[in-house]
Amino acid sequence: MGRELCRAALKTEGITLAGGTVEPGSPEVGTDLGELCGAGKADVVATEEPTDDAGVLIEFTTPEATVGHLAHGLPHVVGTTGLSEEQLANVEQAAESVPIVLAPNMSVGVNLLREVVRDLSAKLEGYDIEVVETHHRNKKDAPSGTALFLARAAAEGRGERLEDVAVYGREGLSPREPGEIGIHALRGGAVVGEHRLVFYSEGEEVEVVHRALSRRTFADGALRAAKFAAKAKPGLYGMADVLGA
Ligand SMILES: NC(=O)C1=CN([C@@H]2O[C@H](COP(=O)(O)OP(=O)(O)OC[C@H]3O[C@@H](n4cnc5c(N)ncnc54)[C@H](OP(=O)(O)O)[C@@H]3O)[C@@H](O)[C@H]2O)C=CC1
Ligand SMILES: O=C(O)C1=N[C@H](C(=O)O)C[C@H](O)C1
Repeated sequence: MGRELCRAALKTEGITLAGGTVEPGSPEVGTDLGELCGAGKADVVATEEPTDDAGVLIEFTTPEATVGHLAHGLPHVVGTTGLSEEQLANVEQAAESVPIVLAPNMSVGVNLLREVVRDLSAKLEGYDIEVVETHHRNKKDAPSGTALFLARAAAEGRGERLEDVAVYGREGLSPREPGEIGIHALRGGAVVGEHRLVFYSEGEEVEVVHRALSRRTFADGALRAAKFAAKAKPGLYGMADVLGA
């Protein structure tokens, strides 16, 4: 995502690329970011820590790096997924003094789908809900942040907490309980990101699907969120705030 974001930032009006990080100790420290992302020389180099000269820090790294970068006190767009409860609490605390947009999926479509899912879940009373996500073989966290985001919307539609109804994967000899929300992760090849929610009754099956066709869609969403964060008051925001949805 770092490379995708660099390419998008270098081409987007109203955005200036101020810096970019690589993992500490990486051989890419000091490399020109434009050359690193295949866009030609940009005269900005990769560093181990974010520059404090930036107006906004956009984060697609690891949960540990994300929490570490909060110390810079910059307006922050966090796309990193797989954060623990404790790491999320760190983000919430930082948002008391700076604006932070936290979104497991920066695409317009997924964020609009959230409302559709909540509504369907409320109206398709008693239907069995299953969430299936598919990603490329290099994705580290499972299930995806987006699967959890959409599953949480489905639980909310029924007045439930996801923690109380989620079943991750299935194995063994227990039949499906009423009200469960099943969550399943597939990993393979170069799939950018697919999220499927299926609502089953005995007589019908209703499916909603989002397919990201390019990682550029996440980068464009993150830049839109950065423009929002640059002007926002301290607080924790989501993509719905950015999109005005
Ligand atoms: N919200 C959204 O829309 C999206 C979210 N994501 C999420 O973004 C995250 C990153 O995804 P992806 O780019 O595919 O993952 P990668 O593993 O390919 O990239 C992670 C990047 O973080 C850098 N990094 C790791 N540790 C540090 C550190 N301590 N300091 C600075 N930089 C560090 C790595 O640097 P190096 O290059 O040196 O290894 C690498 O460039 C994941 O959590 C993913 O789920 C992904 C797509 C969309
Ligand atoms: O790691 C990825 O690739 C993606 N991660 C995000 C997630 O965990 O939901 C968003 C997107 O699906 C791509």
